[in-house]
Amino acid sequence: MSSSIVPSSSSSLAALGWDDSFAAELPDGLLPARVARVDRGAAEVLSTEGPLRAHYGARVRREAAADPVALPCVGDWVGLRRLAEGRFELEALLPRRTAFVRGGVARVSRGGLSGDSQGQVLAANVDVVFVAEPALHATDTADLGRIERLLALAWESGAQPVVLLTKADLVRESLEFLMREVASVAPGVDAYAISSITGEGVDVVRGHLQGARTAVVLGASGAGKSTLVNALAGTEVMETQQVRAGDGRGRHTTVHRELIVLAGGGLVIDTPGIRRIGLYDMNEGVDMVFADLEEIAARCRFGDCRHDSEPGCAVLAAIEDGTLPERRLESWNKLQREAVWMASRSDARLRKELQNKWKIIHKEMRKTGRNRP
Ligand SMILES: Nc1nc2c(ncn2[C@@H]2O[C@H](COP(=O)(O)OP(=O)(O)OP(=O)(O)O)[C@@H](O)[C@H]2O)c(=O)[nH]1
Ligand SMILES: [Zn+2]
Repeated sequence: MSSSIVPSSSSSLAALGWDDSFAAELPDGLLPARVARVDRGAAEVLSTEGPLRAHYGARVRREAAADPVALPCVGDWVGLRRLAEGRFELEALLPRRTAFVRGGVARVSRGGLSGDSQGQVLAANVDVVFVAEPALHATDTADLGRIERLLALAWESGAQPVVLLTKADLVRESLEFLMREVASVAPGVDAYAISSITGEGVDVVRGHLQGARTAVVLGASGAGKSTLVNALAGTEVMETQQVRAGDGRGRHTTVHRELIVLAGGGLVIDTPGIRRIGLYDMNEGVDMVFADLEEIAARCRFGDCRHDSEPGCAVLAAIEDGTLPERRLESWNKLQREAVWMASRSDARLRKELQNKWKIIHKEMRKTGRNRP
């Protein structure tokens, strides 16, 4: 760790998730800080000196121009250089432990990020991914297919997934049945029924954040993500979400912090990008993310071209002439295989269990004529 850090500050850094292995990556003379929010060319960070605003240094700008994955994002640990007049420059981006990447199948390897260089990192250094799916929503019980898709995204990030069946207060007898179903699609993954309204299970969630772990909550709109984060945060944190960010010239702006430090320990990353992850399903996601490749593929001679060895394949031609990185086609193939596999799994299970499920839903709905989520 840099010698500029006074010992009494290390505890507050630890509360942000800082540890020895991050410290080992920090270049000498730089101040460690964690990115709470980014905007064009600068980051709001949390450090032992409180919230700061730091502009990207030349090296960070150069590397990000070559590969957008090298752009700082919320959750990143960075090294700051102190400039004159109390200003700070973001000089080093420390290797990421985990990363949520949009626009490619990027995996985290021991040496940091590897994989698709076209990606955009949505969140970094997430330890726990809470996959939130309501026990009961307006027209149906928990969507097991969605849980599977979100689990796939969680595993992809490198973080540890935990399934939360939210709004458990809305179901009674069928809870046990639902939890068995959830367990069947989430082998080896902890799964809990929780209610942010009654508080049931919220302590278990809190337990997963001990040791200043960083979490994201994935789930569809209305899954209860905000309510859960508020329950975890308590009232105090609503104030601390407002960062007083100074740019060193006496101008101050109040910004919404996307890295939330919870009063009871642990952190939650909540950004619009992370929220949207739960919205589209995997097939749509593949199309959206590979729009450029689809455009090229539209020029293939055969409509059902597999871009393997077909004559007149525009995709292979684009790889040949260097306009399309080969890695991008590999990622595309991989994601399509995953999507097909998941769809087939969901369909098979759905056919088998739909009948049983609807029996239970109807029974439940007759019984509970109360508030719908
Ligand atoms: N009964 C019950 N309702 C809940 C619970 N948690 C959340 N809700 C309700 O569900 C609705 C949606 O909750 P939110 O927390 O806003 O959901 P969200 O996932 O943040 O939704 P987006 O902001 O659209 O992504 C709200 O009306 C909540 O009051 C719960 O544990 N039990
Ligand atoms: Zn082709």
